[in-house]
Amino acid sequence: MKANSNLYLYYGPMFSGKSKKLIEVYNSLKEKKIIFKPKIDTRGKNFVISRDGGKVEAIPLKNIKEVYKYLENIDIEDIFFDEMFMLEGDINIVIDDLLLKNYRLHIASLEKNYLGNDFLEIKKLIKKSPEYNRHHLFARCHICNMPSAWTVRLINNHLDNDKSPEIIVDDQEDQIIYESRCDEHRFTEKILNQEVKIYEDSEIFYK
Ligand SMILES: Nc1ncnc2c1ncn2[C@@H]1O[C@H](COP(=O)(O)OP(=O)(O)O)[C@@H](O)[C@H]1O
Ligand SMILES: Cc1cn([C@H]2C[C@H](O)[C@@H](COP(=O)(O)O)O2)c(=O)[nH]c1=O
Repeated sequence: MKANSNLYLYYGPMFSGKSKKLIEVYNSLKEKKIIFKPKIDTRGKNFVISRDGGKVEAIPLKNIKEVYKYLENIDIEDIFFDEMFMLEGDINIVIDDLLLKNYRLHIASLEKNYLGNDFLEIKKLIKKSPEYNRHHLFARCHICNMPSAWTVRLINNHLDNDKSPEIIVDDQEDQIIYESRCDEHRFTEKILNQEVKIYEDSEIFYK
């Protein structure tokens, strides 16, 4: 498979700065751009938001196929997608088609779920982007502050390893929270009364 240099990816665990990067690139372009987010992602309503405070208004989609109606009769060069893994439909078929039509695509997504399993459509996508367009981002482990590549889901402060629904949006339900974890702590239960760390930047990313 030949990599397509019009495909840019920002992927990694939660808190790693994927939305932050997407917003930065979106804001760096003046025109002919459009940005989408999944309708199911109720966090931030109709905005793509980053925990560093950045936000930009986006069009909500349920199924990736809906993208076509927003591209009719409008001169667009750059298409942005946040939280790609949450979109319904044949992600790779639509992305291949958009690339054939010569759009530049900028995609932010988790690559692994809360159990550490790959989102298969995203894994396929990553392989299609050339190495120099692939930004594998890392967060800081919520336990030890070291670079972290995993995300865990905690329900009532216990690790969720019960195969509960793959998608549960992080929209402030108190009993469900997500944390980023390093290799050493990915199976460690939540440490209660831990001193709260302030994370100012997630600029840890490797190609
Ligand atoms: N555990 C953490 N590791 C790294 N950054 C964090 C963490 N917790 C909060 N942050 C903050 O979140 C920002 C990235 O947030 P965001 O763009 O929403 O990431 P993502 O879209 O990958 O979840 C960082 O720049 C930093 O300010
Ligand atoms: C790991 C994991 C996460 N989610 C949800 C939780 C959040 O709403 C988003 C990820 O947001 P972010 O911009 O990367 O911080 O996805 C999920 O539904 N299932 C999972 O396994």
